[in-house]
Amino acid sequence: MVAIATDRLTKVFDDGTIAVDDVSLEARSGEFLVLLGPTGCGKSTILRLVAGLEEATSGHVLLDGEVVDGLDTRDRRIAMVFQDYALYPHLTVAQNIGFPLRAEHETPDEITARVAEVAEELGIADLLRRLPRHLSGGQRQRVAMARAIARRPRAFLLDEPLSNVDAGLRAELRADVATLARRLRVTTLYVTHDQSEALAMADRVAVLRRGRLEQIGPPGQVYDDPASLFVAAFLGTPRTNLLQGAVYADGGRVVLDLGSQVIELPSDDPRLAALAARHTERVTVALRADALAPVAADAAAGPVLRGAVRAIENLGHEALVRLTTGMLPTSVPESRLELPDTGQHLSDVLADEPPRGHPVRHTLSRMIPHQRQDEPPATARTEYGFYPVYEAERSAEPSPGELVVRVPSPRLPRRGEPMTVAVDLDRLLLFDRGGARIRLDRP
Ligand SMILES: Nc1ncnc2c1ncn2[C@@H]1O[C@H](COP(=O)(O)OP(=O)(O)OP(=O)(O)O)[C@@H](O)[C@H]1O
Repeated sequence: MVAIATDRLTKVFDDGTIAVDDVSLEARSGEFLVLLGPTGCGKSTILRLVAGLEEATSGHVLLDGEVVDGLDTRDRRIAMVFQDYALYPHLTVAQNIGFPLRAEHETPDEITARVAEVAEELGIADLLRRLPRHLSGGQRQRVAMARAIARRPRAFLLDEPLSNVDAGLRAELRADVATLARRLRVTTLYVTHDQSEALAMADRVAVLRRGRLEQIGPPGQVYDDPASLFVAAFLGTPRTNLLQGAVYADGGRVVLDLGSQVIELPSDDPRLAALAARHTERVTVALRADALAPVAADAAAGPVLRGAVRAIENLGHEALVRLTTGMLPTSVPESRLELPDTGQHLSDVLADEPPRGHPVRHTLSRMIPHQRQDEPPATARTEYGFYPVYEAERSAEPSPGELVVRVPSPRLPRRGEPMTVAVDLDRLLLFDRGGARIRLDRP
């Protein structure tokens, strides 16, 4: 299997849209790499560049370390599966799977044998005579995968292949797709805007925002150790609590001031000096729901936050409890996930004087962009780029400074009740005003 790499890959479309901006990443041989980001962040364009369906403005695509920029799509031997499967409706399953082989001029016997082999591998051998319209969504998905692997591709590119499947089946198919790719040990680039899907499937996740790579790492790492506020905000359900704060150091005491409440660091905390050096700095404090644990009002030894229960969402084994706290949500733009990411336009970069060393600025300063259009991106397929399932929640009144806490079901509080939560300081994340992570444990 091949390693797929991009080296400073950049794609600016003719209308000036910077779809991919200086992206260098690698999917190792046999790896399942998920490209994750909001709609319009450039995921599909990266796939199309890797497949050779689109020409890069600058930078390179490499297969096993070799630059393939000039290589024809067919000669790259990479299979792509798109979200609409694109099965031929008038052809049977067997004919659909065999179609790419016919184009390769294989003999009918060879085609029949390979179709049977692939169908067996995907558990669809009994469907070979059916037409696509007589298949379920999941079965169609498998046929599309079978067709993609029939040519023994060196790599798989999957573009939101599960987006047309209903939620229940999605979870099942997601496991199927990942298992299949791993069994075949095909290097796979898998595109999704669904963070839970990415975390569940990936060997590593590459998080993209506005055409740029924000972070790449194993799911546990991008979740627990986000490099930026955007990554912290984008990953995790329920959404990470993101609060406005400021650092205050007074004598030996260091506190994170959250407006109406404070988090004080213990006097023996190893991060004390590093945080004290940021006295009066404004920060975003990120606390995932699982970094907060309900405690008795007077029992906690460490720092606590207090609030009143505003809403309880019962999930069966546990509930998500929303507390009003009097604190303020962060105002840093990188934390806002509600709108589709409209991306960057070349005119924004070129108008940005004095030059700030933007990587595409130099490559592209000779191009004359058209005016930016204020229309939403043509590829935006959902009204919201993020968590479409949270629609109902978003339309509710915004509640400033709310904290979301997980509470085990047997101990559910009542609405309006006061609640105290202990803060796990090891899981508290800090970001600066630009949305970059503040790491207190490193110089
Ligand atoms: N042919 C094109 N001409 C101009 N702009 C384009 C073209 N194709 C894509 N774009 C723009 O490039 C940006 C990246 O698009 P891309 O389809 O790669 O995003 P994406 O992350 O895959 O989004 P989605 O999740 O909605 O598929 C978007 O702003 C999109 O509008």
